[in-house]
Amino acid sequence: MLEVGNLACSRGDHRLFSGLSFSLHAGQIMQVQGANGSGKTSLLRTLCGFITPDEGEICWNGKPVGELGEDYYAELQYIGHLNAIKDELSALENLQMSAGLAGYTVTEQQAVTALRRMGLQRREHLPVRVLSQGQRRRVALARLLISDAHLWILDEPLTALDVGAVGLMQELIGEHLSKGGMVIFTTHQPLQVAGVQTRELVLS
Ligand SMILES: Nc1ncnc2c1ncn2[C@@H]1O[C@H](COP(=O)(O)OP(=O)(O)OP(=O)(O)O)[C@@H](O)[C@H]1O
Repeated sequence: MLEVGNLACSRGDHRLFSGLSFSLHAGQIMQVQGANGSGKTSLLRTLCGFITPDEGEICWNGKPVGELGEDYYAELQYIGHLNAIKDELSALENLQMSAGLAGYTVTEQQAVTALRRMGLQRREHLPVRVLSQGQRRRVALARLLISDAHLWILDEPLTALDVGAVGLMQELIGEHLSKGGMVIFTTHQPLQVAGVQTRELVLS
């Protein structure tokens, strides 16, 4: 379970939010909403440990994430609004590199299977610089399929995706939740997982 208590965050000299508290249980999904610049990305990055909050506490299964360190990072998979992929590497190499950086290994077969699930068959070995924007986003999102992380933190996951890929993402999120996973996401596009009530957190 993720528990956030009395969280406050500033960027520069501007306070983005304060007194933010919520919890997220297995099988739950939450959308962070708000206008451009309201702090959605900053909140997601704070939950990932990339930004130190001004105040408040983030706990994972009852323990402060600062104490858990790597044990917490192994539980989360972050997909930022940038793809964080290397242009000169192939889709397959990018996936293997992501796994390596996260501290686990993925076999070629597992990576190929993930890329194919994302609709990238026959694109596995091409340098990603030649892929379309939507295909590059699919490569980034394929990281979700090779990860054992319980908590998915997704910043604008649907950017550049076509209707089919949006449907696929909704399906993948539904599968993740049904296995006891959790998802926190932002999007300016509709994202509705069948049979699941999406909780809302609005930043103003
Ligand atoms: N490193 C930084 N230094 C100063 N200000 C920053 C920094 N990073 C972000 N900001 C500011 O913090 C505010 C919140 O940014 P953030 O990216 O979290 O917003 P957002 O809600 O995700 O916006 P959008 O919907 O446009 O993606 C913005 O005004 C932004 O300019």
